[in-house]
Amino acid sequence: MNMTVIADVAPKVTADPALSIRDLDFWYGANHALKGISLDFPVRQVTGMIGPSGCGKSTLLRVLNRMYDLYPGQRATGEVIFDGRNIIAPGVDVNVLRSRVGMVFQKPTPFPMSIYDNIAFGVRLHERISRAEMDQRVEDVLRRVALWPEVKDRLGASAGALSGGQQQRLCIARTIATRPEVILLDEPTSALDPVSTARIEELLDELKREFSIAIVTHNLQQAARCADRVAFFYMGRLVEVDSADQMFTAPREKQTQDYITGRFG
Ligand SMILES: Nc1ncnc2c1ncn2[C@@H]1O[C@H](COP(=O)(O)OP(=O)(O)OP(=O)(O)O)[C@@H](O)[C@H]1O
Repeated sequence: MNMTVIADVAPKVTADPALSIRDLDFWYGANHALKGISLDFPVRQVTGMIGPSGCGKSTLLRVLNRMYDLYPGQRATGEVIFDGRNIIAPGVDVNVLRSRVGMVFQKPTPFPMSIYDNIAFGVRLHERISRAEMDQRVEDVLRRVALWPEVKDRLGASAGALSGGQQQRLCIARTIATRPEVILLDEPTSALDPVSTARIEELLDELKREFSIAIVTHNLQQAARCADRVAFFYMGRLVEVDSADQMFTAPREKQTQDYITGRFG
C-alpha cells in the first residue's frame, strides 16, 4: 500500500471500506447537486453508479478526488473518509490524494506526449525511481491493460496516434502506474466501440483483484456485468444501493424499478 500521508490536520478515524461517504452535500453555487449522500465503496469490489442524466453521478466522482477544488463557488460538506481521514476537510494534499484515488474520464485524454511519458509523468511526480525501474513500471502497467504487445516497439511514439480504445487503456495504465488504492471511472467506454468496450470490461474484472473501483455508467448491462454493487441516484439523492443481482432482479424502491425497466431516464 502507498503510505504517503495525505493530511496531517484531519482527525484519524477507523474505516473498513476503501472509501466511505457520510452525509455528503454538494453545491454548484446555488444548485444543490448532491443531497445527504452516505455510501461505502468496499475494498476490491466494483461499485457501479447509475441514474438518469443530471442525477449527480459525475459530481459524486469529482468529489471523491477533489476535482471541484479548482472551481470557485463549488463546495462540499459532510465526510469522505479515505485511509482514516476526511479528504474533503482542509489540509489534504490533493496531488497525493489524486495519485491514490485515480480518475479515468469518459473521453480518452492522453497527455500530448509519448506513450512512455504518459505513464512516467505521474510516477515522476510522486516517486524517485531509476530509469530501469521506470522502464519496468511502464512495461508492467502496459501489460496489465493488455496494451504491451501493441505498443512495445513504439513507446516513444505519440499517444495521440493510438486508437480510442488503446488511448483509454493507456489512460487506465497511467492511472494504475501511481499505485492508487481506488480507481474512479466516469463512463469510460461511452466513446468506444463494442470490442474496445468488452476489453475494458474484462480489464475491470482483472483490476478489481488489486484496486477498489467506482464506475459511473449509463449502460445498465455494463453495470450488471461489471459491478458487484450498484447504487441508484435520482435528483441528487442516493435512492438505494445493493448487490448488482438484487438491484437488477428485485430492487426495493419503485424509482429504481422504473429506471431499470426503462420507464424513464
Ligand atoms: N459545472 C456545473 N455548474 C453548475 N451546475 C452543474 C455543473 N455540472 C453539473 N451541474 C449540475 O449538477 C447536477 C448533477 O450533474 P452531474 O453531471 O453530476 O449529473 P450526472 O448524473 O453525471 O449526469 P450525466 O449522466 O448526464 O453525465 C445537474 O443538475 C447539473 O446540471
